[in-house]
Amino acid sequence: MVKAVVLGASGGIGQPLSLLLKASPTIDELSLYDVVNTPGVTADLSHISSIAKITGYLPADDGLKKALTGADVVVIPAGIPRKPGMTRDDLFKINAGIVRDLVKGIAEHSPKAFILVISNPVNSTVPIAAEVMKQANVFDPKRLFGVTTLDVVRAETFVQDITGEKDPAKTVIPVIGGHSGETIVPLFSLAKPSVKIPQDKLAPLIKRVQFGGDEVVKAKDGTGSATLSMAYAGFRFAEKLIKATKGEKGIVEPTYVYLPGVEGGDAIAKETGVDYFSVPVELGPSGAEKATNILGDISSDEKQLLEACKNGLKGNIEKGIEFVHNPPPK
Ligand SMILES: NC(=O)c1ccc[n+]([C@@H]2O[C@H](COP(=O)([O-])OP(=O)(O)OC[C@H]3O[C@@H](n4cnc5c(N)ncnc54)[C@H](O)[C@@H]3O)[C@@H](O)[C@H]2O)c1
Ligand SMILES: O=C(O)C[C@H](O)C(=O)O
Repeated sequence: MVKAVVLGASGGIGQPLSLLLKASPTIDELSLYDVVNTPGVTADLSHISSIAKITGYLPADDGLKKALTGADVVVIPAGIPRKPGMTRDDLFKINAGIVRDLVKGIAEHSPKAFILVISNPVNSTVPIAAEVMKQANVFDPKRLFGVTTLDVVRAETFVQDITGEKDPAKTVIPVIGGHSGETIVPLFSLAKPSVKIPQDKLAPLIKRVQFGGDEVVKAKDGTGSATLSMAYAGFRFAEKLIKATKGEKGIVEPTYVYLPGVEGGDAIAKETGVDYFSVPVELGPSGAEKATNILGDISSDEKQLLEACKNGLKGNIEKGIEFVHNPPPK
């Protein structure tokens, strides 16, 4: 039996993500939570003739507790999205507190659940989640994931313009680092099967993956950021994790984890100088079972990208940790 929970289920990501989860045969029970509109979203999805039994809650009457009790997987897309001209870090002021409070609920009501953080800025919200779980003495680094799958999905899609490959998802491209601008490091040199990218097309391609989010924010013109592609990406990661926890072997996905708590992660943390980093992680019954160190295999150009990434990430991580220990006055 697998119970999945979506926190922020009525939003732009939350609704299509909940739809995909409701339709997935890997899920037996789905619980939706949001501060608004969950009754309507739940009633609508409840008419779909799939396996998952669905419930939905608002904050009243212990809604968060009811949604989380018995959860195996909790996905968090709660929080505000960007508008043109904003960075993901500009969302910190509001989203940091939202993620902190929701994770406090997880620590209390479903401390063993796998936690998948989508809310931005992911580079900081994942350290926030970790610190909250640590304070409650229930932190298991193998069970906490920053969802960076959209960067992988974009790399697969955008490279197709160059390779002409019919099915973009057949090309596996590791994307490492964090989830914002220059902290996103796509490694086209390690694509499998290998891809031939003309030198003049490589830099624009990398930039497009790093700033793909801006493209959508601009096109949506003040009404939000990526929601549908994110729901696809979030579902893809959640479903792979669920399959791995059910015993399927060989599932490896890039995800932003607390490296010192994952096998193989210490060496990567030493090499990068940061404790939180997205790398291809082998998923299994206990969650993040092994971090793969591919840093030794990357090209010299990619090493330069990595330097910019590390510098950006450090500040984002520290900001998240600091927020939990010294919260700003209300
Ligand atoms: N990780 C990624 O790759 C990625 C991709 C796209 C968007 N995002 C981020 O995901 C977040 C959500 O984006 P969106 O477009 O769905 O926004 P949205 O505004 O459409 O939806 C957010 C939802 O969160 C709900 N919410 C707010 N506070 C809450 C709380 N305390 N408890 C429960 N629910 C709460 C809102 O009511 C709303 O329904 C943003 O922070 C965005 O930047 C991340
Ligand atoms: O760009 C954003 O703000 C949303 C998301 O992080 C994305 O990459 O699309």
